Amino acid sequence: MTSHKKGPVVVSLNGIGKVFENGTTALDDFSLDVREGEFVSLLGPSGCGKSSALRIIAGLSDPSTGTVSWPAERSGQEEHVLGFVFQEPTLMPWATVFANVWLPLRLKGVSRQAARDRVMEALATVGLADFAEDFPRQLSGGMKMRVSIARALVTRPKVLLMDEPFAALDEITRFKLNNDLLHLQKTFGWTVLFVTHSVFESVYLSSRIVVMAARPGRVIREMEIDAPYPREDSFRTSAEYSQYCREVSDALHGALEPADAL
Ligand SMILES: Nc1ncnc2c1ncn2[C@@H]1O[C@H](COP(=O)(O)OP(=O)(O)OP(=O)(O)O)[C@@H](O)[C@H]1O
Repeated sequence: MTSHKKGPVVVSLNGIGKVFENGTTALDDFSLDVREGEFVSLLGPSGCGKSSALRIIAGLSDPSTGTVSWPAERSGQEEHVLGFVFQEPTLMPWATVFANVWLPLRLKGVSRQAARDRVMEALATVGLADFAEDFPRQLSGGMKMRVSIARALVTRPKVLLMDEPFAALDEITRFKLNNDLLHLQKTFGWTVLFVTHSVFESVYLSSRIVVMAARPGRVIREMEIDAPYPREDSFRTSAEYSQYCREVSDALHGALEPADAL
């Protein structure tokens, strides 16, 4: 039995295949329903199609076969608003923190003045309200990633797609941002789809982990992480956490081929 409440399906992937022009099959028959409020991680070795799946959900890439549907939108309830956070913060170095976070609104034609409250709100959300007039070069790696998250938040998304957002950060910063992310998810009721290589990170954050294998990219196992939220640092040192990490690690190693271990 799971303690996590099951909401309605937000996005549904049905039989997704992705074959690139050079013949590489990035995804084969990938199906996944993500429900409102879930924190789902895609976990797998390099090349198993995690980024391809996220890009297809975001509409940045078309599937070769299969469909992506947004049931609530189809029933006319609401438009899905997506936020996308990449591994690199990809900030404009010549622009201030404020201008970087304003960008998505600016692209929609919202003036600096009209955007001001929302940009400052997004910066306050990630703890950077005092850094609005700084430039990216003046910030640490963790702060740059916070700016990148604020830029995704400024459009007030319901669904957040995150592609290894913390992979380049040191462990302490990563743990801190993991906690902040869970706190923000709870506050705003986001649905999160998160790509990671890390068993430990996926268990800490997720309500469900989708374990993938490569060549061709496919789902080999889905696991519910049935530990209650809020999760805090004490969860990291609990027996329950170690047990989940072991199970997920075993599933992942079952997915590795000899070539992945090189
Ligand atoms: N534009 C492209 N053209 C050709 N092949 C591609 C392209 N993009 C990705 N691939 C290939 O598709 C497969 C899946 O790539 P993808 O980036 O989705 O995997 P991933 O699991 O996110 O990997 P990583 O963890 O290393 O980022 C890989 O074999 C990759 O080399």
